[in-house]
Amino acid sequence: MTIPVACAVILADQKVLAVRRSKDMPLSGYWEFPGGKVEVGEIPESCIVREIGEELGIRIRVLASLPNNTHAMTSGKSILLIPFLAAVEAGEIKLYEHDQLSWLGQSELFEVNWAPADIAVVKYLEENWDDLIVQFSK
Ligand SMILES: Nc1nc2c([nH]c(=O)n2[C@@H]2O[C@H](COP(=O)(O)OP(=O)(O)OP(=O)(O)O)[C@@H](O)[C@H]2O)c(=O)[nH]1
Repeated sequence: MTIPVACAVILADQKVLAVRRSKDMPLSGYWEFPGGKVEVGEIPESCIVREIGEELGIRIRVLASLPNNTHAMTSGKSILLIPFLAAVEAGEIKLYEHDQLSWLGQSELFEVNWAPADIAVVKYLEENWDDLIVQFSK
């Protein structure tokens, strides 16, 4: 079974937002891009706007879609991670589900312990930083 999960690489001041999964979440202690499962009948773009509203209390604007990454979990399930580059449109970030946040620049990307499915996305960001983060920050 493959579970589609949309996540947001939220950028501000040439940094990206990482959040840490809290004690009562599966994969607790791992860092991830905020987001969640795409519901039946929902498109990933709507899912990510909804999830970020629920998890961080902000409205985001989707800027671009990034390459998807399929990751096999030990349970036999696979996660299809669907990342979007996004900017904050309105509101102040508040953590409703996660217990920590960190804004990471290019050289800080690997300072946190990423959920395994996110590593390919983080590598893609690192390799394409100037084309993505610097360009979209202008
Ligand atoms: N949101 C998010 N989930 C990720 C990422 N990487 C990753 O492996 N996952 C996994 O994908 C699944 C998404 O679950 P979630 O708990 O965030 O989604 P949700 O809000 O829809 O959960 P729910 O089932 O409680 O409604 C989890 O198994 C989570 O560990 C990521 O970068 N962002």
